[in-house]
Amino acid sequence: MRIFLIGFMGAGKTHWGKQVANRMGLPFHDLDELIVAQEGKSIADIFTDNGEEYFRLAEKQMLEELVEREDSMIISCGGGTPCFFNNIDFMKRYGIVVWLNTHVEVILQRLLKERMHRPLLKDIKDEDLRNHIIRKLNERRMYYEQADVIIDKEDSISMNDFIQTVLHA
Ligand SMILES: Nc1ncnc2c1ncn2[C@@H]1O[C@H](COP(=O)(O)OP(=O)(O)OP(=O)(O)O)[C@@H](O)[C@H]1O
Ligand SMILES: O=C(O)C1=C[C@@H](O)[C@@H](O)[C@H](O)C1
Ligand SMILES: [Mg+2]
Repeated sequence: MRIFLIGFMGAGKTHWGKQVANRMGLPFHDLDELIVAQEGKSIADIFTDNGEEYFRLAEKQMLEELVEREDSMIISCGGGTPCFFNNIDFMKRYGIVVWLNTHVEVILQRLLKERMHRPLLKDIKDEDLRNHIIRKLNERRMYYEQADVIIDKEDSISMNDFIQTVLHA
């Protein structure tokens, strides 16, 4: 079983992916972490040195490589993964896609604390961040909504409920 976690930056994809994989005894992969390891530099540096297009291509290739390599795993995607190329269709074809539909205010509080390594946010002022998240989320919603499973309120759901919701998809 392949489970793909998608959602906005700060939605909790990496946080949940690691824990759910551990509990279910499945291998865990984080697309952002794999790209950082492959390129030998941070996401922020990849964006600066090579540009976003390069990153999106690396992201798509890494996704395809993983799927070819393993048929049972949890993959935490980057925030933009389902929104480029045919990635969302690809993931739905090869596994269960789960959207962490985390509330904007929860995302905002998390991103205010740690957004420097997220290149798409580094130039946004604190006071503009809420509106920026709302705008970007609205642009991306059409991709996220195609998920097989939607988890609302990930900040208050238990691990068991999370896993049961995914398994009953
Ligand atoms: N359910 C949760 N409870 C408490 N803290 C959380 C929860 N989910 C995420 N966090 C914290 O919020 C921050 C952002 O979460 P995380 O890194 O998992 O987001 P992400 O969806 O992987 O974002 P990105 O798309 O930028 O990789 C982290 O510091 C993480 O520890
Ligand atoms: O939402 C996005 O487009 C991104 C989210 C992060 O996970 C990284 O993949 C990168 O910072 C881009
Ligand atoms: Mg992440």
